[in-house]
Amino acid sequence: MPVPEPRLLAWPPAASGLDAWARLRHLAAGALRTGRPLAIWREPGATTRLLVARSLEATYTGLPPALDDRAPAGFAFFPFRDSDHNPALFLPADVQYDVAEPAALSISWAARELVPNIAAWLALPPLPELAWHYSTQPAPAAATEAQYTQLVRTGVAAIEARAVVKVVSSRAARRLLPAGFDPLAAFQELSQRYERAFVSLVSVPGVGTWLGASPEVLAEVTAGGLFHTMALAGTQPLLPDVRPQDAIWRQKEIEEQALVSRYIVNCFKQLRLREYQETGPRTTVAGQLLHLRTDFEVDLKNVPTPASLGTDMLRLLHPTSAVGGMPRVAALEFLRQHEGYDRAYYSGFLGPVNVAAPGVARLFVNLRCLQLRATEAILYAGTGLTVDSDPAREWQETEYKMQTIAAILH
Ligand SMILES: C=C(O[C@@H]1C=C(C(=O)O)C=C[C@H]1O)C(=O)O
Repeated sequence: MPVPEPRLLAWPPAASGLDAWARLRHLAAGALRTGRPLAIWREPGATTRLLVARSLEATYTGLPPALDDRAPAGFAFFPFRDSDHNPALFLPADVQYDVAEPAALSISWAARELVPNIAAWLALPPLPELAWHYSTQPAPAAATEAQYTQLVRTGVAAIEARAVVKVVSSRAARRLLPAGFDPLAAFQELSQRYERAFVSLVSVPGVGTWLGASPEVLAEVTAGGLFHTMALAGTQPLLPDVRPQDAIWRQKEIEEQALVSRYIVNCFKQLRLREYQETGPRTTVAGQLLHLRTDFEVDLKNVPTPASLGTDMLRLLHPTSAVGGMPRVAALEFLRQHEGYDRAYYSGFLGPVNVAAPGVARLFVNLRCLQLRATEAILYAGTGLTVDSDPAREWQETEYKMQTIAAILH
């Protein structure tokens, strides 16, 4: 059955003096005040969009999203591990707004009964403060350098004992929020600082508010009928006098990244897919860091089941060995036993599905992110371990990674 067209809702006269960003703020305020989930994001090379879900209940899916042109339109917000504490969410695209087209809002058929309600919040005077949703879970334990060193040593020992080939250990850190911190202004600053990142701000009642600038595509289906994913791993700081293409990589990083590529190729093999294009590894810039990256592209015209490839790949890929490890099950079990905190939505994935157009999806790994609490931010970062890992370097690498997002806490 065809999905009925969304309807357009004009802004009330009270909003006529608001510019495109003030309208976005006004919409966010209304969604937050009425207890609704929202997502604001800026894809690389695109404009900022906002989506509001009609209700919290409508966002609980329990499943990874389907990536095909007939699947519902919305924003996926998926945890590292699906659990009662960190449920898999999909925010249906009930109210949509694009700062590049500030004249109108688009309201989905499923939310048509809300139109009078939405029209009423739009007519209210703009609020100075936004009431962001906070998680009801306790804040995660923040590892000290000594504790993280121990985790890295345990990881290296597990690799030496051949329990795992690679494992990506991570940690959380807590920072007090600066006075007057404004997540929407921080979102705008991130968008300006990191043009090539996927910048996002997601707020869901009970689940919390997450802000991030991710460099890593998990699964993408383009308007031109291509499936794309990438193997991103290996990290070094971007130095002022070195061009990225001149960066030198140690064997440790080359191997670490090759394992992620191999993991992706194995996913293709499981789907009996042989025709794909592999480009790289090449050095890529992410904020103040360099990574090694290989891109994989599949032309959906050459695939026997093009409609399900994106969905099938997504289910095989997450969590990739760039955030979990290899073999997957053993690495995840290692992390469950030793990591000592709840990653929640860090190293999960997020992004729009069928929002720009039917059949177009862009999902990113939730990295370089923070979770917002009433008075503090929780930062997250991880590092891929191999036999050659040195705890002090791995700690330093998590510091660098956290700096990408910590840069806006001023
Ligand atoms: C785990 C993170 O990053 C991942 C791990 C990397 C590495 O081990 O070098 C590099 C890029 C990401 O795939 C993170 O940013 O927290």
